[in-house]
Amino acid sequence: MRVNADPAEVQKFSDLAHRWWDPASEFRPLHEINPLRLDWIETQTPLAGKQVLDVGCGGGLLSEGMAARGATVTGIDLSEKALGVARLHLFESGLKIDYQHSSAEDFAERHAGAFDVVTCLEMLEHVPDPASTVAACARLVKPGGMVFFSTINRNPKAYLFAVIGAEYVLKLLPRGTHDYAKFIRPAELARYARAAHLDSAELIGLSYNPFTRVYSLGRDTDVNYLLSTRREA
Ligand SMILES: C[S@@+](CC[C@H](N)C(=O)[O-])C[C@H]1O[C@@H](n2cnc3c(N)ncnc32)[C@H](O)[C@@H]1O
Repeated sequence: MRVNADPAEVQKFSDLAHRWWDPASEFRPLHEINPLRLDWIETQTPLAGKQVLDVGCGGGLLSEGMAARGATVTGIDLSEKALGVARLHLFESGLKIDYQHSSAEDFAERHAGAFDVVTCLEMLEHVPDPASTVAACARLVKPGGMVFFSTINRNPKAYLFAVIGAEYVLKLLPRGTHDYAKFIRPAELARYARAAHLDSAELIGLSYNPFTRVYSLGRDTDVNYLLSTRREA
């Protein structure tokens, strides 16, 4: 089967993987948004006791956060290095997470309908065919279960903030982290979801204030945003 992945994108994360858990590293934005997105997910569905799949889990920030809240978590990614870092970090945290090297599409072949909740955060803008990833996430979740996505909007403001601002001015991320052409408008993501039998539940923006250096959730979906969806029962 054709793998829906861009090897150069996966390599970018492998090259930085050893710094994943350093909150002052290139992964600082993920560290800072993690509590916000975890709290938001739990406004939609409690995590304790749930079988959760984290697609594009990287070094395991979100996976560990969900496991700490009582979920049984499986994390998949195509970066062996990131998975290695994620597995090593379990010795530090004492949490139990099943990390596996797989694309969402391959995993869906073997685990269709196996999860109460699927998360796919900050990953869709790194794959060649995001609609295929969305469809795989929909296959992986149980009927009535929730799938969470987050990505970056595609418009001039998003280019200014997410590429020029974050990579060149504030240097929050390494240059080349994001490719504007791969950004996804909320309406496009909702369309991919609908085609995969996922009903959109809540769309929420994630904004960074460069003066206070604080991230917050709110109505502004112009740059970063999250979408919760529910699989048709
Ligand atoms: C920005 S990181 C996000 C990590 C995590 N989801 C989070 O939000 O904390 C993107 C991750 O997606 C992974 N990735 C990229 N393309 C992938 C693919 N086709 N299948 C699985 N993982 C992929 C990368 O290796 C990287 O770990």
